[in-house]
Amino acid sequence: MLHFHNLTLGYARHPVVHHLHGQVPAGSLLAVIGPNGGGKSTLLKGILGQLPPLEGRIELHIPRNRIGYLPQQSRIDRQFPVTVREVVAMGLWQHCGLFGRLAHAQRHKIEGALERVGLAGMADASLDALSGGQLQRALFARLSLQDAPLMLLDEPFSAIDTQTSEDLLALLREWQAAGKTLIAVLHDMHQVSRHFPQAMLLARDVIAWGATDAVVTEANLNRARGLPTAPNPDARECHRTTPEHTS
Ligand SMILES: Nc1ncnc2c1ncn2[C@@H]1O[C@H](COP(=O)(O)OP(=O)(O)OP(=O)(O)O)[C@@H](O)[C@H]1O
Repeated sequence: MLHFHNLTLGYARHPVVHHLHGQVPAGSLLAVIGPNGGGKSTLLKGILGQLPPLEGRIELHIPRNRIGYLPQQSRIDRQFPVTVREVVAMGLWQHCGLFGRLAHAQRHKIEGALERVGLAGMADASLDALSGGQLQRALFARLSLQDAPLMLLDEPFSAIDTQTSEDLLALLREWQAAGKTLIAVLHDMHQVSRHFPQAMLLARDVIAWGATDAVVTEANLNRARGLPTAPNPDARECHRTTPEHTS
C-alpha cells in the first residue's frame, strides 16, 4: 500500500523524520508512537503530500485523493456554523461535490453512518453543540463515508472518554477486517498494545517498527525518550541511510 524509500521529511531544510525505509502492507493496522516532537504528524503530512520530501520518496499504491484523514481535534474549527449532517456529508464530496444538494440516497447514507457511530438523530445539531466525544464520532462517520482504502488518524482518542474510544476502536477493527489500511498516531501505550498488531516507534529516527509486543518495550521507550526531538538549527545535511523494513 505504502513504501518509504530513504524518506527524509522536514521544514526549511531541517530534517524531522530521518531516512525512513520500509513498507506498510495493505490491510495493516499500524500505530505510530513516540515522544512529543518526534515527527509523527510530520510523517502523516508527508504521506498526505502536504510536505514534499527533503530526500527520498514515498511510493503510494493509490491516488493521493483516495487517502482518508482524521486531523487532530484541536485543528477543527468548532465555531464554524455547520450542522453534523453537513460535516459528515463532506465524506461524500467525491460523489456529490462539496456544495451539491444531497440526493435522498446520500442523506440515507449519512443517517446510516451517524447511527453506526452512535449519533442517530443528531444530523441537525450544530457542530458547536457537540461534546468532544460526539464530535469525534461525527468525524469517524465522515471518514466511513469516504470509504478510503488508506486512512490516517492523528491522535483519534486524545481527550475522548473510554466508551467513545472503545466504540471507535471497534470501528477501526471493522474497517481493517474489510481490507482497509489504517495508520494512527497514538499516545496511550495500553491502547496500542491491546488493539494495534503493528507499531512504529518514531523519535525522528525509527527506534523500532514491527509487531507491537516487540516495539513497545521499556528499553525501546527509554531509548526514544532519551533522543533529542527539538530542531537543531545547526544540523548539517546527512547522507546516512538505514536498512529496509517490512512491517
Ligand atoms: N510547520 C512547521 N514548521 C516548522 N517546524 C515544524 C512545523 N510543524 C512541526 N514542526 C516541528 O517538527 C518537529 C516534529 O513535529 P511533529 O508535529 O511532527 O511531532 P509529533 O511527533 O507529531 O509531536 P506531538 O506528539 O507533540 O504531536 C517539532 O520539532 C516541531 O516543532
